[in-house]
Amino acid sequence: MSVLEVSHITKTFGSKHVLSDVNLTFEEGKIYGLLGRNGAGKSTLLSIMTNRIFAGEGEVKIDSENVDDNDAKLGLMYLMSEVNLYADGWKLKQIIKDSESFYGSFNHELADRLITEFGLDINQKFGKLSTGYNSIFKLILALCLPVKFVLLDEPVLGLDANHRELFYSELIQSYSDNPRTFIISTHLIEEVANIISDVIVLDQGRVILNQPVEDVLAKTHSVVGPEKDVDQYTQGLNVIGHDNMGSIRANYVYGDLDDRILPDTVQLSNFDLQKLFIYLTNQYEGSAHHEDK
Ligand SMILES: Nc1ncnc2c1ncn2[C@@H]1O[C@H](COP(=O)(O)OP(=O)(O)OP(=O)(O)O)[C@@H](O)[C@H]1O
Repeated sequence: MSVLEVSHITKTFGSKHVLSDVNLTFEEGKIYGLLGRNGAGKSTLLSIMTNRIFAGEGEVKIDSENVDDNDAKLGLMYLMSEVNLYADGWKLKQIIKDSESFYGSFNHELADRLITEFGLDINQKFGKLSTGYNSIFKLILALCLPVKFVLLDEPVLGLDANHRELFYSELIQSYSDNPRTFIISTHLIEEVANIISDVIVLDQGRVILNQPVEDVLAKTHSVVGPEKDVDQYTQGLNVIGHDNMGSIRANYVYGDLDDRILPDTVQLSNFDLQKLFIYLTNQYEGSAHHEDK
């Protein structure tokens, strides 16, 4: 079992602190959702992990070996992102051939099926692809290369709803045929909520959440009822947000509930990952970023 470890990664661009002491461990056979608001540092982190840019401090290791300039280890990862690694004039077939020779093999059977399902014209040149098909082509590479760690940075960028659904179902199929590690950075939380096993939230360059989705959801509690009863019940709990609907109040709690008694007037249920994300990352809205403090 391979393990990808990110230790004490710090990155600044000029005087701007983009990543601050990021520590993460990615285990083989899991699907991680990497979430964060615009500018949180997700793409920077994925680029550092794959040696496309360098960290100011810290290191990235696979199975205890540093990946810097280490082709054997870098060949275990593929990062699909908005950044195009291929020249506009290159033919898609040639890119597949070159990628196959760098990574050692390529699942042509799966690629042929995906090319047909997505309706990709494989005889095109890379630069002629539409935004959606540019993503689709890179996703096909990501799914068909023999890597242990598949890093997807906004994988469905430009894909229509039909193609997004097709991609998610192919991702699950590919994962079940060949379990490996996926790290998916996306803003479409609801679309990946049922796919990911673990959730990581980056906020202003810091990891503020890193847990199995199941454990996270079990700690979400929506407490709904008359305002006074709800406020009384949630007193001392970690209330991260609220809604008012007339005289009815909903307090959103993240954390364990103790054995306090629930009044008959108050209802308890869980809430979803997207809501949790919004409340956890809203807290600094309008306030200065860490680097400005
Ligand atoms: N090459 C660069 N030079 C200067 N600043 C940069 C550079 N790359 C990224 N940044 C800054 O680093 C911060 C984090 O950017 P990054 O692209 O990693 O965020 P992100 O979480 O992927 O955002 P989004 O969801 O909007 O794509 C942003 O403030 C961005 O402007």
